[in-house]
Amino acid sequence: MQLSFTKMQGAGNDFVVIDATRQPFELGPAQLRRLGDRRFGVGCDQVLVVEASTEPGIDFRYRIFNGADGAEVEHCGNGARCFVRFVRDKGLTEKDVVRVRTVNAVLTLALAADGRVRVDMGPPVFEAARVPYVPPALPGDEPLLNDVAVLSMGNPHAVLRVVDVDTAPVETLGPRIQALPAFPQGVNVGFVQVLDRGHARIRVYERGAGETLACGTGTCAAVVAGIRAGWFDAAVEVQARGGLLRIEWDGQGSVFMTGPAETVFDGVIQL
Ligand SMILES: N[C@@H](CCC[C@H](N)C(=O)O)C(=O)O
Repeated sequence: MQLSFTKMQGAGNDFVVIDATRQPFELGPAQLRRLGDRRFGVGCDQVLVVEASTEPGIDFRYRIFNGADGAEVEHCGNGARCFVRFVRDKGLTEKDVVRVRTVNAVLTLALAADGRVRVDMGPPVFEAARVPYVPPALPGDEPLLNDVAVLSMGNPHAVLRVVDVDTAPVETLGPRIQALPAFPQGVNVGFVQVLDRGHARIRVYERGAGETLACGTGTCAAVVAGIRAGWFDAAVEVQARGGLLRIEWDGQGSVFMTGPAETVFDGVIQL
């Protein structure tokens, strides 16, 4: 089959975006992995699918698949920013603010005049069963989880504070934490370096993708964990390797994320 797509990126987290309002979406895991493959396909961290919605008050349905394993996941923050840029640029809506349904939430995405996008990422979830997370029976039973904050931003996250993200063992500790039985659906592992109460640096080893240049939900999770731990004020600028994200959280409701979203190119691939 011939598939039209758009390659996009948000802070260096890159996507293949498929308009399934104009062509049926019928790709299986092998085809999704091929799209994600940087040598044999297009190459991306995630595949994003834009579907029409008939639900009142919901403009589109937003589906996300990890590029390395083809698995469908619940949330992608950088992808959410690219989503609204895509539906505007392709003429699928004239709205500056769209509401989209993911597999487990409704998100509000707002395009700003400067081209950046502000996303209402929804509230964080700390209840272990809803992450899902099975904590060690006794503190210290699993040394890898000492000093790790666990929460959900719609998808599961583990957050560690490090002295310097450049020397943090992201490539070795990330996959080890990710594979722990404590995370029955896997986990995204964030390494955050606190610079001051309003600034941080981050690297994230993502579930189903490995280390990416930025992870929107991972950055939100790190800031939420840091606010709860007393490291940060309510608004934090976080430098990822691929770009800068601003995260705001008042300690109770939704987390808000602002950052860039850009189109790289349009293409067609034979699958
Ligand atoms: N890059 C994303 C997160 C994508 C999903 C994640 N790998 C998972 O499996 O939960 C972001 O910007 O949030």
